[in-house]
Amino acid sequence: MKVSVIGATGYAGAELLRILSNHPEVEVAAITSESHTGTSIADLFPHLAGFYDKKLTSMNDLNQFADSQAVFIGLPHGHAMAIGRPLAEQGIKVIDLGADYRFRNESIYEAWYKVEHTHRNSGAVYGLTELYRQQIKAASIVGNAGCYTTASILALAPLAKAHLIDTKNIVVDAKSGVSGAGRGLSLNVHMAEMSENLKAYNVGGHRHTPEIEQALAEISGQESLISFTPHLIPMSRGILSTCYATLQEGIKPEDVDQAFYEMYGQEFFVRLLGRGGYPAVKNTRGSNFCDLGWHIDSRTNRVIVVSAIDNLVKGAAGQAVQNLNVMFGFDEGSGLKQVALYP
Ligand SMILES: NC(=O)C1=CN([C@@H]2O[C@H](COP(=O)(O)OP(=O)(O)OC[C@H]3O[C@@H](n4cnc5c(N)ncnc54)[C@H](OP(=O)(O)O)[C@@H]3O)[C@@H](O)[C@H]2O)C=CC1
Ligand SMILES: CC(=O)N[C@@H](CCC(=O)OP(=O)(O)O)C(=O)O
Repeated sequence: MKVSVIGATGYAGAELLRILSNHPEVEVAAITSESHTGTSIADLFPHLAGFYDKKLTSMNDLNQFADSQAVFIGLPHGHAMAIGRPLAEQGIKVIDLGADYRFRNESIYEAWYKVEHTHRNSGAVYGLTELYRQQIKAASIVGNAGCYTTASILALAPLAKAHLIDTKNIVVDAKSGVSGAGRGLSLNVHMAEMSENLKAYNVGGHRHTPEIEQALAEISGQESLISFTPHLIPMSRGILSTCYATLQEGIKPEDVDQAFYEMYGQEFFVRLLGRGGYPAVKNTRGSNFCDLGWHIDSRTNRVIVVSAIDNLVKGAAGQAVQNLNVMFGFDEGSGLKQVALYP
């Protein structure tokens, strides 16, 4: 089956190419870039040499996608809708790695992203595989879940679903490697700014807040309100998300354990380190795994869940391929069953 990658020169696009090089069912057709059209992808990304000798093309030539059954879009938010619509109208399945298709209510997207939504009522399905698998099977457009959001929603979903926590009083403290900010240059990610540093940003207003709230509200059937604080940490990949929630009256530690094992006991890509477990980003680096460990603080009656993923794999390109596998009926782990890079 042929697939194409729009925005192949970004970190997420290049990671898709790395993963797809190992996918037994997929051949990569077009790969696009607007600023490097005509350049060989292996010249831009030497780590892909020997696997791809393709030249980058402009995404504006829609004919080049005609023989692709699916197209991945790895563009900054606000740019996927204009190309997503004509692709979907041609019957091509779309998996957008950005935020344009993540919200059921486009007005929430517009309020948080300050961008007009030009492809309303597209029928897009939220692409967090473990929670939306049945809908993803039948989807024409998937709005792949975000990176911080994947780590945080997977951590909190079992508790929300089993009604063990107050969904209006959740705190998420998350740290990301700098590849989460994309390949573009910015002062924030300069070596001298970032080395031996750790800093919070967008406190009280990060755009992943409504995405986490949307998923938790859908899963619990109750309103969800979270305080989400992201941090930049000097590593290239990885997210560690520490999530705090207040337990409802009378909930026992065993109830919490049961909620996690019920939801993820059969999931290959969610590894349960159990009560007292300590996930670490090094154990997920380069892999599609999300590792979860939970702790009960009986003094405060809080449950604290720690979650680790690789932002570029389970948080972006890996989950996008997992969703492709679900949409096309391939083994869900096709192309994805790599052990993490350790140490
Ligand atoms: N990095 C991460 O950890 C994650 C990223 N994502 C999402 O994936 C998407 C891509 O992110 P990432 O790869 O990090 O970003 P990068 O900044 O690394 O890459 C952006 C890509 O978009 C292209 N691009 C940039 N501006 C435009 C434009 N105005 N018109 C058309 N193409 C443009 C660039 O291509 P060129 O300049 O060559 O034309 C490049 O291929 C984003 O929506 C991001 O939110 C999701 C989860 C995690
Ligand atoms: C470290 C960093 O800057 N991270 C990005 C989020 C990563 C990303 O690209 O966002 P999506 O997952 O929504 O696509 C940010 O804070 O905006």
